[in-house]
Amino acid sequence: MAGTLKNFRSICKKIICIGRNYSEHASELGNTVPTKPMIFMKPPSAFVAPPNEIQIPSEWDELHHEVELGVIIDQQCRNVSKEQAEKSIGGYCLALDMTGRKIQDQLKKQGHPWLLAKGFDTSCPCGDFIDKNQISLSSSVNIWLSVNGKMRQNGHTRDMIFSVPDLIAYISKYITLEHGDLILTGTPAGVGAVKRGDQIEAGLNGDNNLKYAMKINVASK
Ligand SMILES: O=C([O-])CC(=O)C(=O)O
Ligand SMILES: [Mg+2]
Repeated sequence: MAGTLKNFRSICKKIICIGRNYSEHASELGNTVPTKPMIFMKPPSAFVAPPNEIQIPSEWDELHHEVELGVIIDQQCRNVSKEQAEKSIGGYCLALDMTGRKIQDQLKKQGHPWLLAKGFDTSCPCGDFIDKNQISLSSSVNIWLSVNGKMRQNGHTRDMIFSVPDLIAYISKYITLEHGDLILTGTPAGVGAVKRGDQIEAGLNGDNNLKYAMKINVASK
């Protein structure tokens, strides 16, 4: 089964995202720090991978970048303990949660779902599959993102409020996680705007000399 996870983008049925999982990021947007994981979704049609580009929907002028650690599920899990949750992980990826922040702010005020702000086509750029053996959950992964060569985000997964096993155990109480599903684990501080024509570079550094980086452009039109 594990081999097919290399193609997680084509087998993924759901992308489940965690919001406000780093307290510095919750504070920078004026949100309170959650006492339970806050979850929302993107449709799999949101995937994009370089050399394809991020497309800003035509009536918007910018997007916000959010760099995140993606967790890819191998074994189906439902109502699992934290220990079982660890066994259900098949791998990881570098993921971006591209966000129409102005739309999200309007939707929040209206008490409406965030789907448009978070789930438009190309809102989920992802890097390649990283095998689970390359990242140990007891270590911290550095995730970073730069725009046009300037560092914007540089965080560490040790600062997550809810750990990866906590998140899987929580989600699986309500939603069955299946082979190929992707969890975006939330973004560290430093989110900001990108415009048409900007160049994003993002990366992930782990123990065992794991270094992964990807470049993806925002389309100029
Ligand atoms: O800031 C938001 O929109 C919530 C979110 O996705 C995150 O914290 O990663
Ligand atoms: Mg996010």
